Amino acid sequence: MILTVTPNPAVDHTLQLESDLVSDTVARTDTTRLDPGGKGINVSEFLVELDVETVATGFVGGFLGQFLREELTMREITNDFIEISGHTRLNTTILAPQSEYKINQNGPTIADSSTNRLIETIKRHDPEIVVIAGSLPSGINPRTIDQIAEAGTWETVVDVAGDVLRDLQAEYALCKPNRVELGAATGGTVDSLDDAISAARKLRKHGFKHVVASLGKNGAIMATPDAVLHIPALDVDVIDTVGAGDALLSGVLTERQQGGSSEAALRTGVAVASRVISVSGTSVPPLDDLTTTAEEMPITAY
Ligand SMILES: O=P(O)(O)OC[C@@]1(O)O[C@H](CO)[C@@H](O)[C@@H]1O
Repeated sequence: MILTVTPNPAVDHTLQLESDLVSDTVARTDTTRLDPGGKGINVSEFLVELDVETVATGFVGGFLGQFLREELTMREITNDFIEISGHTRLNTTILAPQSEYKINQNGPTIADSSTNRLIETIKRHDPEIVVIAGSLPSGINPRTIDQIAEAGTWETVVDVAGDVLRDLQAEYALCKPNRVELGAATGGTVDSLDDAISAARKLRKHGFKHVVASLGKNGAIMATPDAVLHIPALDVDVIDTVGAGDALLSGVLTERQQGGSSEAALRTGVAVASRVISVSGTSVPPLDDLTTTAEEMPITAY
């Protein structure tokens, strides 16, 4: 079973506008949606659609926390959150014809006692893989992530900010930075595929057995103990990119869980991400009949 930890969950509010935002002018819309969000929670939602057993946990509080729990339960996503006294945040995405805006709140502060309860909750579910994903709210730091990784025999996968990746010290099965995070984690900028490949190799040496990096229009790479695999992005109509990285990770984990090769994992990841960017917000599209053949998705090994 794959357990996801979202230290800083969110309710995602997505608003679609018919014209671009103009300052000092009221924008109006009827097209809005509210979804449970936060990177680990999205991974659990995609895993359920991919028929993989998962439990979502993390810290929630207040009326948005209540909404998040109820909505996940309604969507049949098994969840076991730690209730905190602060409030779960509301993150906003504005989709205008020419632009995509994303505003994320910082979120509540987490007490040490809640962190201890989180570790107890993870142990109780006895997962094979623990995925820790998203920003760290105040009270949670890289040492907390290391503590979770070292608290059991599970494999730990992280999708956290570049500076957090840099400070982690435990052993990790996989990390999933994006292009910017890859640069921040390795102390440089990543402008080209070559930069991304050497940064991913560096990160492997830092204690991440596999590195899966989403590179936007340049597709994705996966650094393994044997090679760095690159796959170009699929040609799809993009509605918005929110959740694309979570989708990539879900596809990769699904294939790994089923014993697939690294090539198959990367192909499934890119196929799931391509589906997700063609729907609005963090809604979950059907994930059957994914395009994953070698002809349609060529891989180059470096
Ligand atoms: O502020 P964080 O934790 O870095 O990211 C949170 C978030 O932007 O990530 C998800 C998309 O990946 C959204 O569901 C959510 O709003």
